[in-house]
Amino acid sequence: MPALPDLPEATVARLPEYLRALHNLAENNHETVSSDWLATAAGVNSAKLRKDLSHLGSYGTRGVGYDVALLIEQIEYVLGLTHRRSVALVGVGNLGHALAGYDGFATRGFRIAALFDADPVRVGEEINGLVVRHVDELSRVASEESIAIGVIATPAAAAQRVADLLVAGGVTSILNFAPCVLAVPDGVDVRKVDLAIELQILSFHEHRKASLTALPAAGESPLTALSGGLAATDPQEAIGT
Ligand SMILES: NC(=O)c1ccc[n+]([C@@H]2O[C@H](COP(=O)([O-])OP(=O)(O)OC[C@H]3O[C@@H](n4cnc5c(N)ncnc54)[C@H](O)[C@@H]3O)[C@@H](O)[C@H]2O)c1
Repeated sequence: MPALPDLPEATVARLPEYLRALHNLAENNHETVSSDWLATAAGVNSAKLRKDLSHLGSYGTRGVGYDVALLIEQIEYVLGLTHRRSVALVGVGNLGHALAGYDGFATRGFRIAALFDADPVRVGEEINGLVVRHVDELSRVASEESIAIGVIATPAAAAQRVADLLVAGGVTSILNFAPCVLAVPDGVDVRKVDLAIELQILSFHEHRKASLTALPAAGESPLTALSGGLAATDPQEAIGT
C-alpha cells in the first residue's frame, strides 16, 4: 500500500463532511461539483476546501469543478473506508443502547460486531441481532474478531479498565464517550466525544456575544478586564475541530 499523506488533523475532520455532501450529490445523479458548492454544503469556505483537497492531489478542473465519483473514491481511500471496519461497543446502558441500535454506522463503513457489559442483567440481552457479552470476554473476542475500533460508553470509573482490555485485545483505535482521560500506549489513538464540552464551548460564544452587545460598565469594558482581552475565533472552527 502506498504511504498515505500525513494530513493536518483539521483537514481529516473535514473530509467526512465533504464525503457526506458528495454522497448526497451522487445520489441525485450529479457528476461534477464546483468547489464553491461543495464548500457551502460542507459548511467551510472554498479556499479551505481547495487546500484540503489539494492534500489528496485533487485539484478539480477549471470551469468544470471536481468529479464527484472520483472525489468520493479518493476521500474514502484516504479515510480507510474502502473496507468495512468492525467496532466493539462496551457499556450498553442508555447511550450504548442508542448507539447499538443506530443503523447509520453501516452506511458509513462500520459494522458493530460485538457488544459488552459488566452487568449480569444486560449480558445475554439481544440488541439489533447481537447478544451482549460479558466484558471479561472483551480482549479475547476483540482479538478473534479483528475489532478495529472500540467504543467506550461505560461510566468514567470503568473506562480505563475497558481501554486496557481493548488494547490487550489488539485494538488501536478507541472512541471514548466517558468523561475522563485515558492512558494508552503509543500507537493507540483515542478520540473523545463529550457533548457537555461542546455545550460549554457554545456557552462561551453565547457569553462573548452577550458581552459584545452589553453596555460596558462605567470605566472599563468587560473584555479588557480579562488580561490580554479575548482573541476572535471562528465558532465553526472551534467547535468542529
Ligand atoms: N459523550 C457524551 O456526550 C455523553 C453523553 C451521555 C453520556 N455520556 C457518558 O457515557 C457513559 C454512559 O452513559 P449512560 O447514560 O449510558 O450510562 P448508563 O449507566 O446507562 O450505562 C453504562 C453502562 O456501562 C456498564 N458498565 C459499567 N461498568 C462496566 C465495565 N467495567 N465494563 C463494561 N460495562 C460496564 C453498565 O452496566 C451500564 O450498562 C457515561 O460515562 C456518561 O458520562 C457521554
